[in-house]
Amino acid sequence: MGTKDKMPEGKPYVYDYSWDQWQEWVKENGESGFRAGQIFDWLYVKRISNFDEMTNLPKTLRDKLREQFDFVTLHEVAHYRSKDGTVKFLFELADKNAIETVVMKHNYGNSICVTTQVGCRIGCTFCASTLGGLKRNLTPGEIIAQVVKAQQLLDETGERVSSIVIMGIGEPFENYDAVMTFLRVMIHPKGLNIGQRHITVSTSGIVPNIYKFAEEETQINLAISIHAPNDALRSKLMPVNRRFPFADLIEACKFYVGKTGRRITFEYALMGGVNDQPEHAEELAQVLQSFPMAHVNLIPVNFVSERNFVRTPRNDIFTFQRILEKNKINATIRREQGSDIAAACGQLRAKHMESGAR
Ligand SMILES: C[S@@+](CC[C@H](N)C(=O)[O-])C[C@H]1O[C@@H](n2cnc3c(N)ncnc32)[C@H](O)[C@@H]1O
Ligand code: SF4
Repeated sequence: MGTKDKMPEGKPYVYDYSWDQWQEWVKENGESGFRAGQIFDWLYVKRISNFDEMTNLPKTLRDKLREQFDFVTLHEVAHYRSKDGTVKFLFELADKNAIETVVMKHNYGNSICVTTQVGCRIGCTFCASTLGGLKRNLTPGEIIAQVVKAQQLLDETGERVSSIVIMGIGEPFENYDAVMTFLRVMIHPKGLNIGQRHITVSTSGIVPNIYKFAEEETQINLAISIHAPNDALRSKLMPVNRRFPFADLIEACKFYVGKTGRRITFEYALMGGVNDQPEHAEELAQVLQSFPMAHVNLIPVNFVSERNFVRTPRNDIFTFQRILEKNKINATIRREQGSDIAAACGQLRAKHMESGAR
């Protein structure tokens, strides 16, 4: 099952398996089918953290589980709480690699931003997540554990994780199978049962997997980190554009919209004097004319000390937005959350690595 090989060592995690994989596992191990449902219930409804708590399973079955699986240990190195209620966690995995998870409070509920890889190999010039390159993919269980952990913390106050964004460290479409297993568990009625329309996966534009995702028949939202209105500028900001050129990306997006009937969110981080001029807005509006339902999310670039991009002045952000709207492109300016706790993705891990950690 394609994920064991990515484990630092030995056993898979209990969260690595989807509903279907648990059904198979109980069959292969000579157990009745309903045991799979009981295991899922302990993991995702009762959210226990060791095998002994699975009290309605026979001891022989618990021993079998213990022999073959581990629980994910997310060791909390630090957490930072922002004035607006955002909490950013720095977790250490079993192999000491560090990842970030963010829980944001909105008036409609709690949203969680998850990490999918230890680092990233895409190399976007404005992003802190890619500074040390890619160490390894996360397993599905390591992604799931971030949500379960957040939900365990929210359980204390009777709250729920109501939405998920895959916008933490890493490129989800470069760890596609693990991300799909993660998503299947999140939306499963007997799993965490999170509404599909409340989940967003964001990609820098791994074109073949945009086509693949379009065929998955889910209601999960897709966001594309576009950040430039043309091929030349995008290649400067995002080296992935040389692998999958702008025109191919736009083609893939059109296919996705045609196939799914769903709208795409285009993320556009505004970098002072780089991609934030009125002519960039006009050009972007032209490119997006063929997406009648397109939505542009304008993000004031987060400061990253290793990068020298500066923020677009407030008035220029509004001008950019007005130009898009004049061209009938729906555009919002992203509310900044947790900016006082270095919420820009990858910054905490980057600082942690500077101190000699992984
Ligand atoms: C960290 S990425 C993870 C998901 C995926 N790799 C991607 O690029 O879409 C999530 C979003 O954060 C944006 N981002 C990265 N660095 C940023 C920065 N310094 N300021 C603002 N947004 C940033 C990315 O472009 C992307 O839209
Ligand atoms: S923006 Fe996304 S794809 Fe680009 S380096 Fe950061 S995490 Fe990787």
